[in-house]
Amino acid sequence: MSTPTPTSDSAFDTLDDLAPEQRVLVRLDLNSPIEDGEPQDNRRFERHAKTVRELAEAGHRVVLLAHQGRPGRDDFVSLSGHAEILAEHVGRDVRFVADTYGTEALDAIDALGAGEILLLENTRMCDEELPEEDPETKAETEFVQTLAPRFDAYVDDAYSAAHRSHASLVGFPLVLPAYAGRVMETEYEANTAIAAKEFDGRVTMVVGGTKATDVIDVMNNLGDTVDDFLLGGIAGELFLRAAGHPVGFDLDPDADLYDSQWETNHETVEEMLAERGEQITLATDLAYEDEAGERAEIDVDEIEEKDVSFLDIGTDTAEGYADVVRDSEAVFVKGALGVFEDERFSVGTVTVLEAIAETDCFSVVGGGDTSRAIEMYGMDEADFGHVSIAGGAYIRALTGQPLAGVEALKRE
Ligand SMILES: Nc1ncnc2c1ncn2[C@@H]1O[C@H](COP(=O)(O)OP(=O)(O)O)[C@@H](O)[C@H]1O
Ligand SMILES: O=C(OP(=O)(O)O)[C@H](O)COP(=O)(O)O
Repeated sequence: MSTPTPTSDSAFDTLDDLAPEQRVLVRLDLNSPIEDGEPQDNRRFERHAKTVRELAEAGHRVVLLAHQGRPGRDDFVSLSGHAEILAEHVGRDVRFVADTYGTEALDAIDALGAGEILLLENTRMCDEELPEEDPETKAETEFVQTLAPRFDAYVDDAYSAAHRSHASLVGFPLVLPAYAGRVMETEYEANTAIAAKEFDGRVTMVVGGTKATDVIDVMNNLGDTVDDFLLGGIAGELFLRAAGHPVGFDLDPDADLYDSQWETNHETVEEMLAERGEQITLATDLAYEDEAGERAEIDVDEIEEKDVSFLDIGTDTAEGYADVVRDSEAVFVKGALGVFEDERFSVGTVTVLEAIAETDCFSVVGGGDTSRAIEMYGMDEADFGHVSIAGGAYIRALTGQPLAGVEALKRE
């Protein structure tokens, strides 16, 4: 395992460039799963806590902005619970005010002492936050114009929300000196490494999960960089279907996992297999649940009827993929190889992740769901180069699209 580290010629000004004793406005991404109205602890808290602690320990006045959910959805809640979880990770008090830029918020900001931390209310409760608009328009909003004069500096740590051109992400860098937080730096370096770094040895990309269009876009963008794409999940089955196997169909008429994705993507998938099939490795065996409720496996060549749902790659395929990983200089993961949440169907995902963990390679594991498998199956995050906390932003990075929040932050 080799760890991607921020380079000294960073694209951004960083916390190393920040003057002492500043009043800093810091954008985090604490967007979390919500259960019974309460945020659930996850990697985002732990990661951002390091940036927040560093700023507080240096004696800055630290005011935090973050969002949760989307208006109209059940996960659109106040950030009061987030402040408590964050405080545990930072090891310091995190005050909370249920206001973002009204009088209560401004009074709380003004009352803050050196080294103290305050979290403001969910930015998406402000009307001006959400519509996707250009940075100049966002910089002129009352939200940005009211808060900015209270601060000396803006720190953006929210890489995983940087694909959104929202006021708290793209407005402040135009009106305040702007710096990348530690999470922003590390995520940016790791997630652009596949395009930016030169690798002498084999570069492998493990792709799976449920979203075939994302997988196809990633494979098309990285076709000249990656030597081997190892496929699994729903996306892998659609490739097997294009190769003529009777898999990758919705068997339950109410399910919508395969057929609509097939309609949208099958011509592209067929072309990819015809034009660069040698780069693409498909499963040679698959796993399903038998009548006794046990995991059963079958060779892909022996599947004659479309009468079972496959939930994982088979053990032989998993071991073959692990061998490729062990022979790689760099491995990137996007999407799970099976329904790993059910232990019976975790073999593919876990075998490949364990191979990455034990191999001395540059590795990035991304996607909110896939990276959850690391703690679920007792693997040590430190054995991976980088475990991304970004979902949509990671995909955009892998498909070569710029991120509005990152562009706004880059040095002129
Ligand atoms: N054969 C399969 N059938 C149904 N779901 C699958 C299958 N293989 C993988 N998955 C599911 O894919 C999910 C991960 O997919 P995705 O959202 O694309 O990735 P990520 O969240 O890592 O970006 C996992 O929760 C897993 O259960
Ligand atoms: O969690 C997030 O994105 P992700 O689910 O793609 O990782 C970000 O906080 C962005 O949230 P949004 O997709 O509601 O704009």
